[in-house]
Amino acid sequence: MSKIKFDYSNSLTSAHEYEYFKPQIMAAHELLHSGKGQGNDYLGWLHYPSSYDQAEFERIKVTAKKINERADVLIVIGIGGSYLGSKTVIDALSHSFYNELPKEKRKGAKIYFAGNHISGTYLSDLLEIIETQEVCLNVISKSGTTTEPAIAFRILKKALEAKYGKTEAKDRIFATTDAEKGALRTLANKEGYETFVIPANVGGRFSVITPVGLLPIAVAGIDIDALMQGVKDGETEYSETNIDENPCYQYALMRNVLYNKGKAIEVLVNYEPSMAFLAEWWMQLYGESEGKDGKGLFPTKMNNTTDLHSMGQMIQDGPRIMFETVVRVESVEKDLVLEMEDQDLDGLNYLAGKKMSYVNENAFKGTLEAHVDGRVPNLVVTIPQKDAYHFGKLLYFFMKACGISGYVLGVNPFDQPGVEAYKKNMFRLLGKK
Ligand SMILES: O=P(O)(O)OC[C@H]1O[C@H](O)[C@H](O)[C@@H](O)[C@@H]1O
Repeated sequence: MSKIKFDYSNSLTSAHEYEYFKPQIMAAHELLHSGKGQGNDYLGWLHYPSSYDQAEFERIKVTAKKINERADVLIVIGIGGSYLGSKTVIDALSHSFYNELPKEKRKGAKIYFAGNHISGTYLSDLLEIIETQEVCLNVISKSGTTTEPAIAFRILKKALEAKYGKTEAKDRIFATTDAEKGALRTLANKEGYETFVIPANVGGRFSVITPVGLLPIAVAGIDIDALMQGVKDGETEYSETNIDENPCYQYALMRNVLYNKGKAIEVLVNYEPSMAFLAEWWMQLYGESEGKDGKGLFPTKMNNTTDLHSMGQMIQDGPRIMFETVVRVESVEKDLVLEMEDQDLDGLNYLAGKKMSYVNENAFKGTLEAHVDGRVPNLVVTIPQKDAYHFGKLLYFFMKACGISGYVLGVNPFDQPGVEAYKKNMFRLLGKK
């Protein structure tokens, strides 16, 4: 199995800046691994890959099979960390039109997401879509009290009970929540739903490698054994204390070098539409972990080459406050060759015989060169191929780098007190007692 590579040769930084941050990375490593840093009650993710409940993991696979026998559609209800990770992996590793494929070509049930906003239109449309299909629900909430998934679950549960009756509906609902606490745990116990556990010491944004992510991912027919092997190898590889040998720590280091040079924005860039949602997961991971005490890089994204035709101008010539981190896939799984045409009206004959991946690769190279010429530092994370193993490793790469980077920044990377502010106001306006 090959490794994830990190290239900072276009970071527009000097060797002494890299060297300067090495002791700080090591101090962060000590804090994280000794469990003595801030937020240390949320470090369950760190050694989760080598310590997770094997029996529960096996039950996830059995349940995924059960869901696929019973249902055409699995609706995953959750917000933030309770859906971003599974959607990221399913988008990245499935057919681009997975839900549209006929049943025999799909690896599992169609996957729809709900409860990640408060739109009555979306939920009404979803109810219409599933009317004639067999459905299961996976309701996911660590706290069990989050408004968005709670509203969606209330409505979808009622629809399921109306369709199947209370007894059968119960066998179609799967709850992923805290082992003991919270409204969802109470409800699941009362109704007799099959449940999976989000460990109390794993925060939502680090929970993709727990049943939170694994059950929906397994239902979509993705090999969760391979995924967890990648995560586990990431746990080992990214504990390397020689920073020159640890791409994960190098990424954490370069983010801090660039932040300290005055960069305010990090743009996560991809060149494959299936990788677009990775940025959404990554934005929660870094945004909630680092945006504190008036500090932190603002995480945002570019889906290329699409966004080069909208935001490209801003990156090339706008304020020099950003840097880019490109996530590159070395070998693509499917490709097409451009053919020669008699009349070269679109002027593309010079590319005859060339693959689309070749064109895309050169778009990446040309963009990187242009942006670096425009004084936008570029970091490049390369995964050899887009499969469950390497994706698992990539998830752990970003999680570990986040913990390290947050400690170097001097914040508690594992809490999110600021998220409560809007909720308080919303509840006051809604008249919640
Ligand atoms: O899983 P839940 O408890 O429903 O939480 C879902 C999400 O909402 C919260 O407001 C937090 O900011 C997130 O970190 C969390 O992932």
